[in-house]
Amino acid sequence: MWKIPSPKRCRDLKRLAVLTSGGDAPGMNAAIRAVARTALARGVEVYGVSKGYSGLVNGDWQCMDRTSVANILQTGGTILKTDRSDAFRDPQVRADTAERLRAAGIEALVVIGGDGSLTGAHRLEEETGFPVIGLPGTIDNDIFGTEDTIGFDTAVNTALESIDKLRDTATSHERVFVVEVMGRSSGFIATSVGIAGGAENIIMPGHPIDFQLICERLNDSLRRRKFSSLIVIAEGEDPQLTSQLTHDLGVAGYPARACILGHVQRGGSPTGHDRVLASYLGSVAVDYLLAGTSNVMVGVRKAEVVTVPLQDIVSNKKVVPDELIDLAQILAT
Ligand SMILES: Nc1ncnc2c1ncn2[C@@H]1O[C@H](COP(=O)(O)OP(=O)(O)OP(=O)(O)O)[C@@H](O)[C@H]1O
Ligand SMILES: O=P(O)(O)OC[C@H]1O[C@](O)(CO)[C@@H](O)[C@@H]1O
Ligand SMILES: [Mg+2]
Repeated sequence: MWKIPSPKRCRDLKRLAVLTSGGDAPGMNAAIRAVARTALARGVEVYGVSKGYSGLVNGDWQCMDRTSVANILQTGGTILKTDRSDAFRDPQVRADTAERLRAAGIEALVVIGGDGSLTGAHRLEEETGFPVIGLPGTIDNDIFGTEDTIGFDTAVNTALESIDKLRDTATSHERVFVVEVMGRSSGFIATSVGIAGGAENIIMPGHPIDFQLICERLNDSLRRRKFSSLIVIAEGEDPQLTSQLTHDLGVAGYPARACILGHVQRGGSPTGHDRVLASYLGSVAVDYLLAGTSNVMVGVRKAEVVTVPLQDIVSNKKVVPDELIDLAQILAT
C-alpha cells in the first residue's frame, strides 16, 4: 500500500465542488465518496457537479451529504456523470465559470479525470486564480507524474477476462486472434494485458507493424505445435489497423479473427486496488486544499502518495518505458 502524507491544515474552506470529466473510469465513484466524506468530516460543504465541465459551465451542481455517496464504492461509472466539453476549451468560458463558482460561494474544485481534464483544470487556475486540485481518473494510465491512475487496474482485469476466453476458442479452432484494447495513443493497457494474458505479439501505438516478424513468430509457434496465438494491439490512431492486420494474416495463410474489446473495458465494479487508490487520493486531495495547495494533481510514485504540478502534466507525455516493451516482447516469444 502507499505511504500517505498528512498536509497541515492552514486555511478554512466553506464550500468545494467535485466533478468527473473525460471517459468514465471504474473507481471514480470511490474517489467522489472519499472527497465528499473527507470534506464533510473536516466541516466543508460539498457540491457535486453534473456532467464534467459541461455542468460546471452551466452551474449544474447539487449539495451532497454523507448519504449522497452511500453504496457507490463498489459501482462502476460515475454518479456525477461525465462529458467532453468543447465549450470549456474557450478561455472566456473558463473566466465566466470561475465567476459563477465564486458567486455560488464555492471556493475550490476537485477534478477527477484524464490528462485532458487536468489540462483544463490547470488552465482554469492559471487564468482565473480559482483553486483546483486534480485526481488521475482514466483507464489509459497515460498521465505524467503518476505511476497509476484510477480505473487502469480494473480495465486491465476486464480485458484479461476476455483474453482468457478468447484463448479457449483460439485453441479449439487453431486460430489467431487479433485483440484490440483501448488506451488511445498510449500503450499501457496493451502492455499490461499482453504480459498478463500471455500474448504472442503486442503491437504498440506509434510502432510500425513488422508483418514479417509476426509471421515468423506464428511459424515458430506452429513448429512448436502451438496452434493458437493472441496478438494484442493498442487502438492507437488508425481505426482500420486491427481489421487490416486480421485481413492480411488471412491472406498470408493464418486463419485469423479480430476482437475489439472497446467500451466494455470502461465498465464494471472497480477492483480492490482501484477502490483503495481512489479512496486515498480523494481524501488526501481535500487535505491538500485545506493546506493551501492547489494547481496540482495527487498521484502515486514509488509507493507514496505525491503531488504533481498540473503544469508538469500539461508539458510532459508519459510513455511506456522501453525496458517494459522489451520485457513484454521477450515473454511473448
Ligand atoms: N487543452 C485544453 N484546454 C481546456 N480544456 C481542455 C483541454 N483539453 C481537454 N480539456 C477539457 O477536458 C475534457 C476531457 O478531456 P479528454 O477528452 O482529453 O479526456 P481525458 O480527461 O483525457 O480523459 P480520458 O482520456 O480518460 O477520456 C475536454 O472535453 C475539455 O472539456
Ligand atoms: O468514449 P469515447 O468518447 O468513445 O472515448 C474513447 C476513448 O476513451 C478512453 O476509453 C479513455 O480515454 C480511451 O481509451 C478511448 O480511446
Ligand atoms: Mg486522456
